[in-house]
Amino acid sequence: MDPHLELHTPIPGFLLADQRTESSFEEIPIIDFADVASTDRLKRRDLADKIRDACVNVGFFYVRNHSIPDSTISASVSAAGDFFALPTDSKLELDIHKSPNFKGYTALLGENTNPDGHGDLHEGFDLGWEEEGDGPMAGVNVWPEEAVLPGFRDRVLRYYQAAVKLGQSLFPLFALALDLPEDYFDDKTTKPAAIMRLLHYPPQEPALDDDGRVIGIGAHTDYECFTILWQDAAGGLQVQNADGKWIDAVPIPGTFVINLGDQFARWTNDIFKSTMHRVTNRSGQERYSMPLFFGTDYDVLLEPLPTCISPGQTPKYEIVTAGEYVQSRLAETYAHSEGN
Ligand SMILES: O=C(O)CCC(=O)C(=O)O
Ligand SMILES: [Fe+2]
Repeated sequence: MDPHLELHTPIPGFLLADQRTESSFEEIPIIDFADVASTDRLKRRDLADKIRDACVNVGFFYVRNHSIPDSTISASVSAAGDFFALPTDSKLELDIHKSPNFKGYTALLGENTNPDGHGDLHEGFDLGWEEEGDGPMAGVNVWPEEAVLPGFRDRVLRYYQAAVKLGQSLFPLFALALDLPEDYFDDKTTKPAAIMRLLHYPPQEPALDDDGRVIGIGAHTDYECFTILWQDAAGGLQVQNADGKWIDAVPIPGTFVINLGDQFARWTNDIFKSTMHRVTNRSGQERYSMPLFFGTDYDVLLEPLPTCISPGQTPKYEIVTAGEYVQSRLAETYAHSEGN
């Protein structure tokens, strides 16, 4: 067998950690996904190596040649535009605070992602997998009346389903990148938590200062395993490198931005980076984005993966389930505005 294809020995925590360079990134890598479904294992291995490099050193990468048609994306973006153009009262009928499971509308300044901030200058609409159940985050979505926004639900759900499929195709690559069997995450992602947001950032004019008190979305890390983000051409997303410098994640047409979240950082004992990021919309135009936060099944324990910890090494984080972790982070995020 080609040694390149072999899995590493069972204690490769050191090996994975060795992949890290001490240099701080200045650029976000672009990875071509043309080979994502290739039957040639060498090609997938090559793709996984690039992903590993991005995950260990940056925590962010762009995906080019993904499989989601432009028409599916633009239909969802225009649905988002239609929704945010509704009168505030109609949007507030779907207020996220009325929802037991964090679904629906968040008004401008209704969130404060960075506790040091003074509210986020974006409004949002949250949805998730439409399935009945009794898990901690189960429940149906809330939607505007079909007569008010014809086709909204269909357009948004079509994009959501396509993005979930892209997310599912990533887990085998993350497994390879972590020196685990490709199917390692299969039984941990049978009902993956996948929360999507439509986001609208009005332009900040005049440009607010750089102290980050009121910006589009305050500096934060994401909660889940990874995020698949579509952003429009307005720009304004920035990613913090290890020296504390903010690097622009400039919009690149035809790509998605993928970034790792805290579940993966916990699961890999910080070998995969959950990188701080923020948005300030100084473009003078409306900005729209659609992040989809991809987690594992809610009952999965976030204990260090076998290749990410050496015998005797203490995990950096308290071990909780993925569901408990995400729910506590969501509760913190919305607590400040509850009852408003
Ligand atoms: O709008 C963006 O580009 C990023 C949004 C984001 O970071 C988030 O919702 O967690
Ligand atoms: Fe984020």
